[in-house]
Amino acid sequence: MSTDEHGRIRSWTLEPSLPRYRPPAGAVDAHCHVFGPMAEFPFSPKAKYLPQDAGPEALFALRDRLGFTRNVIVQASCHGTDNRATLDAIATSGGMARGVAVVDPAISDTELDALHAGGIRGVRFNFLKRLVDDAPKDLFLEVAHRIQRLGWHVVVYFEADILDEMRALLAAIPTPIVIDHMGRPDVAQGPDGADMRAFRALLDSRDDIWFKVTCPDRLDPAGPPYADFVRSVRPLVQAYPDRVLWGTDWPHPNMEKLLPDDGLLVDAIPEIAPTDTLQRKLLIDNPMRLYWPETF
Ligand SMILES: O=C(O)/C=C(\CC(=O)C(=O)O)C(=O)O
Repeated sequence: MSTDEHGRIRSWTLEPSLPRYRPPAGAVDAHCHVFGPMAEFPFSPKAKYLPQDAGPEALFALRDRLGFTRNVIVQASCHGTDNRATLDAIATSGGMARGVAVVDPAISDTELDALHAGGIRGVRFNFLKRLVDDAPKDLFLEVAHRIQRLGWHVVVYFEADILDEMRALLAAIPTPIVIDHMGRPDVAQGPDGADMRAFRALLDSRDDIWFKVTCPDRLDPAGPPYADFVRSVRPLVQAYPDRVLWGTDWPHPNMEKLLPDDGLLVDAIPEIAPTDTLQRKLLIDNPMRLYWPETF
């Protein structure tokens, strides 16, 4: 546990190991965040955690250390609907980062256009009660309709126990959908367990639902080498190779008790995507199609 004298938590390791696995040139870390810096970009009064600063400089240093080229920066709940920290990080990336915003449903079209100009390509709907006070499905659906004209997608974060409740909304969203951390299945159940079967049924319900094979650290309490995560997730990568994304989840919000080693997270990639072709899809082709479509 690392908490400073102001009660601000650090959830990332300062010295991640150098991964043994080297990603292919051009690889994208498609799920990461920035925190602050707080003096410039204060946290939301509704934030459920108060992290130490984890700004773009540290994020891009990690990117280089791990052998990645690009980042997709997802607005974290501690910044609420104020996307300035995310936009600032994208602006300092030299074109090597894009982002996913969290917006107030009352946002104007002009503000949405400004987010697009700043590199945002999606909105995130967060359904975790420990992170947000409310998640109004009807208003979210309106937002989903309004972002369609921009070519964006919707990123959805929920846990496996509410997947059934989510089905109607997910079926109604008119844009592509990306599910964070596979909807947090219990990977100890294995690849044929109830959670994975339910998630596959969701993926089979639409061919434009993408998913992130992220957060072995959150989903597999046994820790590295994340054996349950690997045996449960590898068949999913093999079955849906064209709509799967990978990311570090740095700076690992709320993981202050068990700081993940980012080098070991990278080393799990060839375990879940065992061939060069799968790794190329996971780390380059898929995220580029979603976040840098103009390069195709
Ligand atoms: O990094 C994540 O995706 C997971 C988070 C934090 C989060 O999503 C947020 O703050 O918005 C979590 O489970 O605490």
